Amino acid sequence: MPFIELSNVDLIYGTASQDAASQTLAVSSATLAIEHGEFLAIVGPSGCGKSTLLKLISGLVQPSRGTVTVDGKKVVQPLKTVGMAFQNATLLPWRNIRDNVMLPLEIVEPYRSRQKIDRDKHRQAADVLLEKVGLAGFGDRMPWQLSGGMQQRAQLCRALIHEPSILLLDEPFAALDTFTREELWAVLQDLWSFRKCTVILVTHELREAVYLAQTVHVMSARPGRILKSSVIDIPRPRTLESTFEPGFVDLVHDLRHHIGLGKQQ
Ligand SMILES: Nc1ncnc2c1ncn2[C@@H]1O[C@H](COP(=O)(O)OP(=O)(O)OP(=O)(O)O)[C@@H](O)[C@H]1O
Repeated sequence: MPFIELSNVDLIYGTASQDAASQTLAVSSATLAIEHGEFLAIVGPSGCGKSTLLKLISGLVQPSRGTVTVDGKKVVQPLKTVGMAFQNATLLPWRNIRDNVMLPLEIVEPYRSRQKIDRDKHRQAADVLLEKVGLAGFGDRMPWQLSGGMQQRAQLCRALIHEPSILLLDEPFAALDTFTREELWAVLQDLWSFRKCTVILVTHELREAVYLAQTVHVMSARPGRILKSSVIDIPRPRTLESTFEPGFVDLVHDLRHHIGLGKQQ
């Protein structure tokens, strides 16, 4: 049985009491099977329902039709086993980087009840992650003392500190310049091979999707359906050099072609 499964999922925003014109069918008949530890990317035109798919998997919204299951259980409320990172790092400006990373441990059980007893252990776990993303020695700095790329690295640590089984990434690098963004692809690839959680990445950057994912799913224009799923069999670890190889470029072109087809439908 897949770890995460979406079966014929529709999501309509707006309440049933509203007239049809005020409702939005964001996702239509989405069917997806995701294995434990898989890294997948979701691409598609703007507004096609990519973020909505993440909200459905995390339990932030419930399907209007069909079912979402995680680890064999139907998702009926927000899951605690999820870590999330978005386009803006949203670090708390009054906390240093280490304390920002440790924030989920103050909220999510069983860490929350043990935070006083395990304080040193939690600090150590935060420092291990910070080192992993190239921020060793920056734990005591304040967010404003770090560049945008460094803040995004810290955000990835915060998303992983409570050892979630699912990491949801919604355009996490979109606000960064190309060079910083490409550096962070390598950081994320390393983090994934270190933690082996299931990662779902929403991105507009097709090179990013092909560099990072094992499978890339293309969604159609709204209402979003899964149009095509491409297995990316480029060997790992992938490097920036891989992105210039003909096989890589062909995969990117093929994805772009299918997004174009999806827009026309
Ligand atoms: N809370 C909401 N209430 C009503 N409509 C919404 C809500 N959230 C999203 N939508 C609509 O649902 C559709 C899908 O939105 P979603 O954010 O999932 O798309 P997306 O593919 O992630 O977009 P983008 O690529 O631009 O970030 C859009 O038409 C959007 O306007």
